Parts: sequence; structure tokens; C-alpha cells
Amino acid sequence: MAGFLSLRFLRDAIRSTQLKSAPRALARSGTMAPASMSRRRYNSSIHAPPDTSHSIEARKALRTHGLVPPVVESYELQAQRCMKQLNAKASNIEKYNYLSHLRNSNVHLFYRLVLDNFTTLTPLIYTPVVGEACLKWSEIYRQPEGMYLSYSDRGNLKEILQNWPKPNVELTVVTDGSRILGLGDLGINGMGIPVGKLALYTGCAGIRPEVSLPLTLDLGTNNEGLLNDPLYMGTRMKRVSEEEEGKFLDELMVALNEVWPGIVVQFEDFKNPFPALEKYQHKYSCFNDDIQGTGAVVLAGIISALKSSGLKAKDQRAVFMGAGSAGTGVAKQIVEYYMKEGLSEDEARKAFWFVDTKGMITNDRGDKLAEHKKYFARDDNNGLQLKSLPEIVDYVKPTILMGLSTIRGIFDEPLLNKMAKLNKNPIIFPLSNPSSNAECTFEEAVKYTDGRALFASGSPFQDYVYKGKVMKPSQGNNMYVFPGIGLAAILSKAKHISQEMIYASATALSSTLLPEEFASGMLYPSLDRIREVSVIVARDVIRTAQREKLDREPVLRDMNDAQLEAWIKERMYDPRKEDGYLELMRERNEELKREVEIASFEVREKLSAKL
Ligand SMILES: O=C([O-])CC(=O)C(=O)O
Ligand SMILES: [Mg+2]
Repeated sequence: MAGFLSLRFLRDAIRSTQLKSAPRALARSGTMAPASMSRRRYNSSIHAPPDTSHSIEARKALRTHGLVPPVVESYELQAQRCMKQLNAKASNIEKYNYLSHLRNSNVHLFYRLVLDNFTTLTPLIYTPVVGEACLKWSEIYRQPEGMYLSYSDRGNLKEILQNWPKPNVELTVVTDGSRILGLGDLGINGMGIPVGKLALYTGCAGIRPEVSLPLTLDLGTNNEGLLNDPLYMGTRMKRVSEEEEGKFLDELMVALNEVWPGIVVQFEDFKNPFPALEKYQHKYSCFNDDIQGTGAVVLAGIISALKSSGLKAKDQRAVFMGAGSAGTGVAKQIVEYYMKEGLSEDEARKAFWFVDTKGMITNDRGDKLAEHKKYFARDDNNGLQLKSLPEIVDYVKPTILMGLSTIRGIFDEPLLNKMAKLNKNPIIFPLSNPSSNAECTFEEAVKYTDGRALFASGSPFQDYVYKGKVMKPSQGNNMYVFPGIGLAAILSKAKHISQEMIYASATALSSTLLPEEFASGMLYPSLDRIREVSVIVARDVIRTAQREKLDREPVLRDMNDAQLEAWIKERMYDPRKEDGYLELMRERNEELKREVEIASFEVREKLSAKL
């Protein structure tokens, strides 16, 4: 009762006199920027825009009446129009542009369409087409999306972050554009990645679109093509040094956590190595999707593949083509799994042979190995230094061939034939993105192993008919886990995201494969069930956070699994429920919260003046 009375008192106080002077006072004090002050009318920076599916009553209440054609349409009709327009686009990049426009003009319709057509639309909003969009970002740019922070902004990052028009941010995906998919340094053109990943967060795990922030760091680029392109929209300078970037990131992490305390940060597509992970992972709620997310997804695929082939962990030998930190991150998670299956750490570590541009990675190769490569460097090679992948495959006789090299076609016909000779069911994972960089295509893997490969790729491939049978490719993309990991971190208010939490996402994912999916050779669950999968991933990640005492949401601790799953589901954004009124309730809520903030500020000011 007391709370209610004081709330009313505060609201009355504002209504009577002080509302006009408050914004300036707040702006002066630096408590809040004037741009974020309450506004009664429809404001595109905060609210979902007018929508032809809203009832006339909803439009009146939202004050959007008259801003769209008079018809009140069903979703089905809207979807029909959208798909017609989408299908009329001649190229993938035009489809990408159309979908970006839709996301910006009618966010709920966009996500409803994505959920209803997940497998056809994700390749257009994410890999592979996002790769093409990033290559052309400065050319196809149409509207502001996300935030850009430049090196020259250092010292002022907190202030600039406060320009973000949405009041509440719970999650950011940040890139410096230095290694976009397998396409190299694309500078600020990398913005397509945070935008795309966050769209997947909403699609896959129901993170509300307005609480996510796509963030691109403009720290220069070493891409000469971009530096000489008059349309390039980033700062025209060479990349800053690692040390300078390190300091910039330090300031960024503090600023993000001051503006939005506890914000979950996903690092994406930073070039190798990425020392910031070791630095921040025990300090902030953050993770690196390329190292940890990829690792978890691939581990889940390996668990399924071993189950399917009936082979034991101890009998596996894996050749990794490509030895970046994503590759070693993947292998480390598999090491953890092998150890849980009874191998010693040394036995598990020795089940991996890494190959980089200089050949097989050994301790006595004569070059200085990057820090992240040392753990897997071979010391049992008796001085043998093998250079080419076919030689290494002959020498190792692997059961698993993993591609993180971005070299299209390096898993060629003779190599795949060899894998098929060595194994009843060779495990072939060409993980490089986008599809144009894949070590082999699905078709090649099927044809050259006589249909026996257990296959997963990073980017999607089409079904392939082999000897009259429809073969279905598995897509071992991070999108199976990162949305659930982020959702779990947000809901449990995790202090940090530990390696155990990441590991839990992998085992959770592998547990979601249905018996019929497994029987048909799939290594991952159908993407049409992605929301169900994200709930299970989030549940197990939350449970692990609780076990490790990293959670700060006590309400969840007493729930059993079914209750926790229901609670997670209930919190997921569902575009099907957005009818205009929900928007209105949120708007009122925001206004009320702001009025309370303003009023309590005024009261504090008055009190301090009296004292
Ligand atoms: O974006 C993807 O599809 C996977 C990924 O993180 C990458 O390739 O960098
Ligand atoms: Mg990535």
C-alpha cells in the first residue's frame, strides 16, 4: 500500500508542475539524455510501427490510426504479400535487402514470417547470404541498424552508447570485422554479422528484438579494396595494433556494463588469436561464439556421429584442417567429452592432428607455434614433418575429418575416397562459412564416400538424391546453441559464462535429437524445432550456472525441470501474440517507469536543496 501511495504521489507531482523542467534538469545532471524522455505520441525509435493487422481500436489507442491503409488484415494475407514480393526478387542480395527492410518496418511480421519459414528464410538472413551482404555492406546500405564505435571515439564510449534509442539492452553481439565468416577483414562491413546473429537470437530463442544491440567496432581495416572504395563507410585507416584494440575493448566492456549492468556480450568474428576471452570470461557475462559456440555445436554432432557409427571415443582419430582458435576450441571441447568417456587427458589430446598452412603441427617443426596451437602439437612424429593433407591422412588414418580452413574443395574426390576406404562411416565436417568456402559440398561428400559419410557443414546445403535415395545434410551451425546460451545467461542473470555452461549446451543439444531423426542419419535436430531445442539448451545451461553458483536469479533455483522449461517458454518473445495492445501496455509501462524516475529525481533534488 505504501508503495502504491508513493507511486501516486510521484505521478501527481510530475503531472502538476515539474514535467517540463525535468528533462533539462536530468540532462544537466547526466542521469538521462533528453532523447529518452517520455513522449506520448508514436515514436518509431521505441515502438513497433503501425501495422495493418492491428484492429482499429488498437490503432486508436496507439495513436497510429490513419498511418496505414484502412484495411485490417489477417497475418495470412500479410504473409502472402510478403512472400510474393520476396519471391519476385531476382537475386539473393535483393531478397536480403527486402527482408532487412521488413525487419525495420514491421518487426513482428518479419519474425512471424521467419518462424513460419525457418529453413527457407535463415539462409537469406544469415549464412550464406549474409556473407555476400557483408562483402557489399557499404554499397547496399539503406538504413541505420546497430551501433558503430570508432577508434576516435575512445574515451567517450559510455556517452555514445547512451545514444542508443532503446531504453533497455540485455544482449549485444559485437564484432571488429577483422575476420568475417571465412571472408577475411571486412572492416565495418561486418555489421551484417551482429545484425544477423541477433535476428537468429530472436528467431531461435525468443529474445525480444528491442533488448538486443548489434555492435560493430570501427578500428580500421587492412583490406586494401575497402580502403580504396569510395563507398566504404568505415574510417579509412589501417587497423589499430592489438594493444590499442585491447585498451579499446577494456573501455568498451566497462562502458557496456555501466550503461546496461550485467549485459550479455557475444564476441563474433574477431581474427585469431582472441586473447580478450581469457581476459574477460571470469569478469563479465560474455562468450566467444566462434571458439565456444562452434565447439559446442561440433561436439554435439560428434556425440551423435559416434552413437550412429557405434564407435567408441577411444578409437577416434581426428584430422583438423585449419588450426585457428575456433579449431582448437572445437577440439578442446571434444577432449572434455572423451575424458568424460573414460580417456585420460593425454589420450584424449593425442586423438587430434592439426594441419595449418605449413603442414602437420608438431613440436619440432622448427617454427614458433602460436600459443593456442601448442596444446595439440604432436611430439610422437619421430622427426617426420608432413606437408600435404593427403599425406597426413595416409599417415593418421583418421576416422574424423574436420574442416576449418576456409579452403573450398580441399576435401576433394581422392581424399574423400580415401576416407571411405578407411572407414565404414567416415565423419566429414566441412565447417567453413559461407558455403562458397566449404571444404566440400554435401553432394561431393555423398558421392565420393558412396553415401556413407556422416556429414555436417557450417552453412546449409540442399538435399541430394543418391542412388534413388534422398540424402539430408546436417547443418552444424552455431545457431543451435548460442541463442540458448545467451537466453540462459539473461534469464539466470549469470555473473559469467563458464566453460561448463558451454559444455552443457552441447550435451543438451545432442539430447534433443529424436529417435526418428537419428535413424534417418541426421546428426542434429530439425531446424523447424529450433525453439524447442533452445529451451532445452537454456534449461541445461541455467542448471549448470546454478551448480556453479554463477546465477543471480534465485526464483529459478526451486523449480523442477518441467517448471523451468515452462518458465523459459513463457518468457520467449512470440510475434504471434503481438496485436498492438501488448505494444501499448509496454509503452505505458515504459512511460510510468520514466515518470517515476523523473519524479524521484525531482524529489531527491528538492531534498538535497533543503538539506
Ligand atoms: O556465422 C556462422 O554461421 C558461423 C560462424 O560464427 C562463423 O563462421 O564465423
Ligand atoms: Mg562467427
